[in-house]
Amino acid sequence: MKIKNICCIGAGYVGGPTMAVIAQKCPEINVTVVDINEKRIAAWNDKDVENIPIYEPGLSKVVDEARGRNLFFSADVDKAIDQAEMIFISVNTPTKAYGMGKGMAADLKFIELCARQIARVSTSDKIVIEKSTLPVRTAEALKNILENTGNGVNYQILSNPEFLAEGTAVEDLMDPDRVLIGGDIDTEKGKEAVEALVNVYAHWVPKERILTTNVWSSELSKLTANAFLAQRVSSINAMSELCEKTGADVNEVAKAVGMDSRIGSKFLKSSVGFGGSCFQKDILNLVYIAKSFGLNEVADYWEQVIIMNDHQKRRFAANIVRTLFNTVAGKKIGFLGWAFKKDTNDTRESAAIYVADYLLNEQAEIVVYDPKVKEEQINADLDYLNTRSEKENRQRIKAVNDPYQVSKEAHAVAILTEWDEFKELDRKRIYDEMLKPAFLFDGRNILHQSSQKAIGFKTYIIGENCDLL
Ligand SMILES: NC(=O)c1ccc[n+]([C@@H]2O[C@H](COP(=O)([O-])OP(=O)(O)OC[C@H]3O[C@@H](n4cnc5c(N)ncnc54)[C@H](O)[C@@H]3O)[C@@H](O)[C@H]2O)c1
Ligand SMILES: O=c1ccn([C@@H]2O[C@H](COP(=O)(O)OP(=O)(O)O[C@H]3O[C@H](CO)[C@@H](O)[C@H](O)[C@H]3O)[C@@H](O)[C@H]2O)c(=O)[nH]1
Repeated sequence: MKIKNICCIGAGYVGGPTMAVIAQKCPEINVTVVDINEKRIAAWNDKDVENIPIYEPGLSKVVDEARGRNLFFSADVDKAIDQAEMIFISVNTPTKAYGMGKGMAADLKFIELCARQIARVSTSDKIVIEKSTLPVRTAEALKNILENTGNGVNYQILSNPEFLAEGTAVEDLMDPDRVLIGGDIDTEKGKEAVEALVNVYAHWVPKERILTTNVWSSELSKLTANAFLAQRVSSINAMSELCEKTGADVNEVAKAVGMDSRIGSKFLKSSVGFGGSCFQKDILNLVYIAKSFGLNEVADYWEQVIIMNDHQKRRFAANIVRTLFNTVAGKKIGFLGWAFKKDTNDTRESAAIYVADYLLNEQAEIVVYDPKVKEEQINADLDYLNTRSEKENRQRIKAVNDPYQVSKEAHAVAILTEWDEFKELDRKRIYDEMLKPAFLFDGRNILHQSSQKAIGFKTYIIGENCDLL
């Protein structure tokens, strides 16, 4: 089957970059990305390609090449669905904030709305692809909705989870470790649909890296991959606390452990805690699924990854308070970084939000510099927690455009995101502008204890033994 028109529902961090790369690599296919958020669509269509709503290294170049040629962004969802032979569903699947499964299960209301819209609008056969991360067996529910419309349209449902990481999305999409496609490989129609999607990716991904499985394996593999990755971060973070007590250095431990080829060196960087829209949400979802099958030990095992992560964020914040003579009330604390990792403007579940919330409870005054995050977003992140009034949040936290403003008369500076530019800052200048003793808290392990000491800082680096503890 030759695909001529692709529609993607959801123009977010996944839908936007993924479709831009498909369009760039498959010039003969028209790719239309649709969203109900008209403001987001307008930003994707902004004349100045640097204003697209998502910051990812290399993305504006890809969009610039394909946009208007075979890549389109539109708010006319019905039209794009009707015209496409292949529809990706790439909408958000946040943790449920109400009702049964509140705080754990994935909220599938956006997915269901998409399925109902596809069922209502379609007049020709469609391949419907789960691009969003979904609980195992969601395809069954989609099938039920789509196949009960009685309008004679045939649907094939595939699972094609996305493994890109933010900050390296374009790189990951261009050169993925693997592309996973789950489909109904026991039927002719199912095989045809899988083949059609394989052919799209085969434009640039070597065939041996395109893995086909049954739908349930594909759905569950995505949750499993994220659980394993997050588990590594929690594992090294657990060791970071032990390192601080014993004189071991977490970087050295990570290196020594990672050189074992069975363990591998990636994802062993100790930090103030993992953030991002996926890890916590997907593990909670996994825990919920395990519990719903009565697998309590399995659920408890994975939940520990989240418990450890919450502990890591909290202990970083508590350590700041303890070190600053047990009070930060009225004290200026400078934050370098707010995004959940470098090279992205995404702040969802960023550790910085929780550290700030803790310090604001202690009545600190926080000043933030992040090269890609605006004050508006910082305010929205804190307001969302609902810990205090919006007015109080506005009074106590400010964003600045110059990293050196963060240190001006600050009692402490904390590094919350590992932006490369933070490594290049003039530390002597920062030190000179701070109140003394000048405390520096490195939550990303990017500094070296000895060189900070030489300047005069009192430094805490996560996972390193230091005189502040
Ligand atoms: N962000 C990542 O790095 C990443 C990576 C892999 C997988 N995922 C998964 O991909 C999915 C999407 O994540 P995201 O980060 O792109 O989310 P996002 O919030 O950035 O984007 C989702 C978009 O879907 C739109 N939307 C919701 N319902 C809609 C509807 N009925 N019709 C049209 N548009 C609708 C929203 O307006 C929003 O713009 C999630 O399931 C996530 O877990 C995310
Ligand atoms: O050694 C490490 C690696 C990561 N992190 C932190 O972990 C979080 C997540 O980082 P990363 O996984 O690089 O970014 P995401 O964009 O959240 O990507 C994850 O989540 C996506 C959404 O499901 C998946 O597609 C990706 O494969 C998976 O890596 C960030 O806060 C990082 O700072 C660490 O603290 N130490």
